[in-house]
Amino acid sequence: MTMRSFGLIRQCCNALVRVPLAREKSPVSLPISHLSRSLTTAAEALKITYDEKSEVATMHLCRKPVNGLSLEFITQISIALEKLENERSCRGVIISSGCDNVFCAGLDINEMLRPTPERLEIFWKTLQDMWLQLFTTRLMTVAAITGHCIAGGCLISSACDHRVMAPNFKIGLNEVKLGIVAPFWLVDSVKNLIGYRQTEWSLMKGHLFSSEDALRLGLVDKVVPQDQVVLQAEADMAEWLQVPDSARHLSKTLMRRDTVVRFRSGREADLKTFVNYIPKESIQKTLHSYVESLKSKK
Ligand SMILES: CCCCCCC/C=C/C(=O)SCCNC(=O)CCNC(=O)[C@H](O)C(C)(C)COP(=O)(O)OP(=O)(O)OC[C@H]1O[C@@H](n2cnc3c(N)ncnc32)[C@H](O)[C@@H]1OP(=O)(O)O
Repeated sequence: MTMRSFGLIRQCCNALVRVPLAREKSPVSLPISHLSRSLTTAAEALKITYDEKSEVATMHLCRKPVNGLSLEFITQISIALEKLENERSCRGVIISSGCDNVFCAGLDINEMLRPTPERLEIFWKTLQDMWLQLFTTRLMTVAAITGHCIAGGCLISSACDHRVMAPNFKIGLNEVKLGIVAPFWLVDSVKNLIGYRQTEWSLMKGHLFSSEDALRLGLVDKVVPQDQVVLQAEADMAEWLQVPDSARHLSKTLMRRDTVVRFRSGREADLKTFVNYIPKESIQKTLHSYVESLKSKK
């Protein structure tokens, strides 16, 4: 297999972090004191390899311990996606995880604890942009879900075109358990997969589906043993790439158009809701208790 690494990640090593507000807008700089905590350095958090023979890249999420989606990490993912989109030979991307038993535990909750208004706004805009990029990319996208896939993790997996999951893990939208509500565009992308009623009740309860239930409902497409997830994702990708790229992408665009139109017209209001809601004292208390409960379960 011919592998090539992309030299993508430089941003977070500098004293100032260049954070794009949106793909088409100029970046803004944040003071380093605003960086969130991480147990892996930015350079280690995202690894991209490219297999020239299959024309498929692998985006390996390695922000330990649980691939919490911090602003810097989301920015890295977004930059990587853009680079891959622009790499003409690249036809597909597999998103996998380097964290034991966790694909992605969702947003890094620290981003929402006592945030500055500036950072909170940039965080949400960057997340919106990253989701839109993934949801609409010309690349064929496959999520290799080797562990739990929760809330923001499900945002990544449900934006992909195909999902392979390991057994005995949890996947879904549990935001209500943190006293918050998933944004409409994330809800829509899950609803597109499992339908209205299953989305409604699971959203209201914060229910996480087992891998097996997720397969039955269509939230994932295959369940295979954990050590075969990536291999299966590669095999499925090869099968998908037998479909001509432009016809596949146009079909995806057609099917996802309503969700994208709704997103574009509602994204400003969604941003306002997020930045006004998160700093509320009652929400801060609930988020704080949730983080404490995660720590105390040990
Ligand atoms: C209008 C408002 C709109 C808001 C919309 C927001 C939309 C999206 C929201 C989200 O994504 S919120 C995040 C939701 N995620 C979760 O609830 C997952 C929480 N984590 C877990 O359930 C477990 O950690 C796990 C993923 C099942 C893994 O369990 P495991 O036993 O393997 O590890 P832990 O010991 O629990 O965790 C290790 C370490 O990591 C910390 N941590 C876990 N998840 C997060 C997280 N999402 N953000 C930040 N930190 C996280 C956990 O506290 C442990 O820390 P230490 O104790 O080691 O310091």
